[in-house]
Amino acid sequence: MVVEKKKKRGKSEAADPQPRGGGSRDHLLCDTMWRRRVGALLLRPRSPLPPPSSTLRRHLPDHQGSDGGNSRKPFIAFVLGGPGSGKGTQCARIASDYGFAHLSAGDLLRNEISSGTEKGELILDIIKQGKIVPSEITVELIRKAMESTDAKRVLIDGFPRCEENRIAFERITGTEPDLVVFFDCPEDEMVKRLLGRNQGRVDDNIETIKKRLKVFESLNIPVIDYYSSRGKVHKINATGTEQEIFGAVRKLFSSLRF
Ligand SMILES: Nc1ncnc2c1ncn2[C@@H]1O[C@H](COP(=O)(O)OP(=O)(O)O)[C@@H](O)[C@H]1O
Ligand SMILES: Nc1ccn([C@H]2C[C@H](O)[C@@H](COP(=O)(O)OP(=O)(O)O)O2)c(=O)n1
Ligand SMILES: [Mg+2]
Repeated sequence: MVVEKKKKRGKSEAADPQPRGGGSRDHLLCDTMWRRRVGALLLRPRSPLPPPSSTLRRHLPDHQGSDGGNSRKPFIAFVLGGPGSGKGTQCARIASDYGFAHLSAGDLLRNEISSGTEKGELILDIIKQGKIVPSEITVELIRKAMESTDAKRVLIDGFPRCEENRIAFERITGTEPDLVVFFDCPEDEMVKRLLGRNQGRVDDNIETIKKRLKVFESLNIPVIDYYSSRGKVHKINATGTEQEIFGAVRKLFSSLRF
């Protein structure tokens, strides 16, 4: 299924995950520019990737294992949608009804902020500006979270946010999602929900919300288009009550063979 692009989105912009242009489009930058700006932190020599641990080996594609199938990779669903589209709300319900582990990229990043490290300060600064955290940081957090769960079904909520996220995930974990769920919601509804979220988040203010919506259009839609072209995207209309939306979610998840 190919995801229809909204009329107002220019074709060339959607196809260009790394928009070119001057400083006025600074809010659209993905992690490449940030890596330059925070070089001291990110350019520390990285140790070569270790061989996959036995847990991570479960995530390698087509790995059958030698223990009667127990080491097979889990079923992975990426859950995407604009800010405020209801990803977190629906993921909580899916996790509880279908036995998925719920890994929220945003929550993992916010936990890192709470730890008060230098990396946490960098993440906070980026999130306040509505931008995307460098992929090395986010993928590493997700990889660790995946390693520490034994769940056979995993929801990865709010990731990948841009092509660099996607490519880094595939490179580091050696796997791809089995399914991509896209919660499709009009912007005015997302803004209304975010302004009413009331969770004390530093990015739930109108200035940051506007930037996040632009980042979503420019950097996240190309990821959805990529997975659409590979037949992995299931689009769900994210308007209506939580219960109505979960009705559509249930239809999808009940039809899956894990
Ligand atoms: N269908 C819905 N109708 C109205 N409000 C909703 C709906 N789904 C979620 N919300 C509320 O909207 C806000 C954003 O939802 P959330 O699940 O955090 O979205 P996301 O994770 O995509 O940003 C929350 O306050 C949530 O309670
Ligand atoms: N893959 C990700 C996920 C989130 N982030 C950052 C940037 C996002 O605006 C914030 C908040 O993400 P989160 O998924 O919690 O936000 P929403 O649920 O869409 O409102 O975290 C990121 O940089 N990379
Ligand atoms: Mg969320």
